[in-house]
Amino acid sequence: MSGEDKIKAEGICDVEDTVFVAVGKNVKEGKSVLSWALKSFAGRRICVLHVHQPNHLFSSKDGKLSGAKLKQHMVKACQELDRLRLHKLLNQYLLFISQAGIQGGKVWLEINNVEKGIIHIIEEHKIRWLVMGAAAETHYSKQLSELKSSKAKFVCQHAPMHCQIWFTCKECLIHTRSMKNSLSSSSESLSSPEDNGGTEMRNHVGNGYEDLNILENASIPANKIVKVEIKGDYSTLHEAHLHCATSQPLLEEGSFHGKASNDERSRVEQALMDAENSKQRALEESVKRWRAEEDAREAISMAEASYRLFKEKQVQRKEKEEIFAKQKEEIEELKIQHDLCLKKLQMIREKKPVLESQITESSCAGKELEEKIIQAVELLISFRKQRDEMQIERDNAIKQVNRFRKLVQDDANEYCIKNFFSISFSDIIEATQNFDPSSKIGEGKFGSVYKGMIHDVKVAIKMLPACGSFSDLDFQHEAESLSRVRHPNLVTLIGICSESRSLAYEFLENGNLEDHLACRKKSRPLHWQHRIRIAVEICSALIFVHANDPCIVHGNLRPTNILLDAKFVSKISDFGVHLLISQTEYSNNDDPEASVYVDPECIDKRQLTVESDVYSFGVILLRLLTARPASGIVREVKCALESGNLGSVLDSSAGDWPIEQVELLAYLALSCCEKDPLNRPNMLSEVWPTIEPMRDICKPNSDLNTSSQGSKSQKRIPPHFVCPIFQDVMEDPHIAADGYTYEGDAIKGWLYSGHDTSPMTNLKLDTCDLIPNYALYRAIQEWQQQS
Ligand SMILES: Nc1ncnc2c1ncn2[C@@H]1O[C@H](COP(=O)(O)OP(=O)(O)OP(=O)(O)O)[C@@H](O)[C@H]1O
Repeated sequence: MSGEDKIKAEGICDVEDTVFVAVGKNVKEGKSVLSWALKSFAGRRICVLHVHQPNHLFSSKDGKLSGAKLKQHMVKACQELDRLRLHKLLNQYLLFISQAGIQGGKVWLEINNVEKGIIHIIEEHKIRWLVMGAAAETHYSKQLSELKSSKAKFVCQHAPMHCQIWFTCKECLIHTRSMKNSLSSSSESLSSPEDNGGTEMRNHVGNGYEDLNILENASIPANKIVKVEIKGDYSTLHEAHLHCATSQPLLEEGSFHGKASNDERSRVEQALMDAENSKQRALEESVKRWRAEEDAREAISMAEASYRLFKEKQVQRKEKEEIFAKQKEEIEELKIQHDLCLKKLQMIREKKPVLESQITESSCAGKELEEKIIQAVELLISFRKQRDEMQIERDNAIKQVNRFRKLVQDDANEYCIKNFFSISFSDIIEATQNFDPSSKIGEGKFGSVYKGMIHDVKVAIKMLPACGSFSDLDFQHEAESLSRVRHPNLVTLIGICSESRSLAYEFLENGNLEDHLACRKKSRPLHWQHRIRIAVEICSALIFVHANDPCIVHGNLRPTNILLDAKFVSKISDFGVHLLISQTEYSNNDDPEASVYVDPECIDKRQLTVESDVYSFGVILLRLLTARPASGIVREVKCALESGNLGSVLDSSAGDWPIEQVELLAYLALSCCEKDPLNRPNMLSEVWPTIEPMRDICKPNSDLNTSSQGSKSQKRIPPHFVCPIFQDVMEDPHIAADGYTYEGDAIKGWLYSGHDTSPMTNLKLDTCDLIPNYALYRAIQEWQQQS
């Protein structure tokens, strides 16, 4: 249905008879135009024409909306606002119309711009009469004589020719655009009283419009009721309708001519009254709506404010949530720390009673110790008297012993020099029971060895070859020189018989090393500690003879020449024997077993050197470690070391070897057995520093068959090594102000328990200071190492 049909169908007006008044948003200006139209076309149907431009303030393009829901909400709010604004605008006009009196109006809403919208409406509804403003508000003046508004100019130019338009300003007609063609036989231009077409208008009235009295001061019928209704889906805004219509069919045009009868008059009056009432209600309704609009606007602004507040709150909430999350993390951390602290506290609490009891025990022990110290000191003082007495007795006894010793020594020396060192052959015969085989203890390459007693001294008598190039005097002289070479690890030559070329040596109870390594003659295998100690002792003796002036090279060092005394202390025998026999005799003896120990270089060059003894020492060392036959021993040990399996060649009967030291000894032994003498180590500078520290691990212990422990315990402790309080050898000697040296702990305990007197003299100490006695400490250390 077209707009015109709609108008007609709704019975509002006939387009051809209706004067349309175009009003804008500016109510003041609109009222001015409307007022002119009402005045100029009083009695004619007036239709308010408002082309509405929806407000797009809140469109999504302005970027103020976000989120689908919010957008939807805001678009709705926008539309509602728009609707309310339009409503308000129209209400203002309707109020004005109702006050002024008007028959009806219709509004078309277009989303186009206003100018085009007006043209469009004129065209669509074939509007013939249109009144509109001629000036924008800025140009608004009574002197206006031409169209100022761009809107008016546009409409004036583009409006269809069948439409006559009056342009007004401040209720004055500024310009009239006459219709240029006649649409129908009845279409004539309608002139306002103010324009030139006024006559034409009157004529027009006379030609069928005589019921329209266009009077300057036309009174507004009081019984006109205006009803306002908004129809359609406003959101589309393409052609929504605001419908203003009379509550009843408009007053017939003839009602103003006074032709009606009395009944009719009364009906008209009644109708007018009804209309008046309706108008009143409409007014009230308008006021209500106005208030509602105000409320709605307020609500919208409140909604907007609320929305802004909501956004702010949202941001604040987010910030608070972040702060809260941080605080939560901090609390969690604090909680963990708190738990840890609690655990620690718990542990400390659990330990507390134990510590307390320990403290109590310690203090008790301290008190006990103090008491013991006091008792010891008291005891000491009482013993001191006894000691002093006994010391006097001891000194007297020592003096006597020394006197006797001197006497004995003098006798012995005299005897040795005169009688013993030079042994008679008869003594030799007697000692050996005339060389009885039962007295024979061994057979060397130079002769037999017998055991026997000469002047109650147990000796081993070695019989050298009787024939020789040496004279008796030379022999005696050489032997005397050898007898002066004394070392704890050399067998002492104590006498000779020049006549029989016999040498009398100190007798060693445990025979030779070879027998022990081979476990011959019921001998038991030696423990590894003994073996290492023997190696150290041999090394020591060799260094000693090599350092002798003149240097003595043994030249025949082998296990049969290493003898063991009753305490298994090893001693080298036969040193310097080659000096007592001729070179021919010495070199003639080719013992294949002995040759394994002989330096190959020495065999080649027939010359004895210090390095020859080094070589022999190397082979002996290998024998001590392995107890294997000397022949091929160097190769075997070398292979074992190379394959990392030294344990396979070690003598397991020696106990659990300390593998680290043994490996060191094996390498040392092999280096001693180097073919080139220059590659062999020096005994003093290389062998001794390696081997000597091992003496510590060879200290005798309970499982060893040795009497050395007994000897140590029996050894007299120097009295000044003993603490006067603890009565034991001091480990940390300190000198007190009384000049006495005490064990550090003992004297400290004495002083800390409140004493300020000397435990020895009982006199007051000048000071409680203690000075470490380093000299005594070193002396005690040395003494302990020797024992
Ligand atoms: N002072 C001694 N005390 C105890 N036994 C001894 C003593 N001297 C020698 N013997 C014993 O006599 C054995 C023979 O000694 P001797 O020195 O004559 O020959 P050897 O050492 O076996 O060989 P070599 O003739 O090459 O030295 C020794 O192996 C040892 O058992």
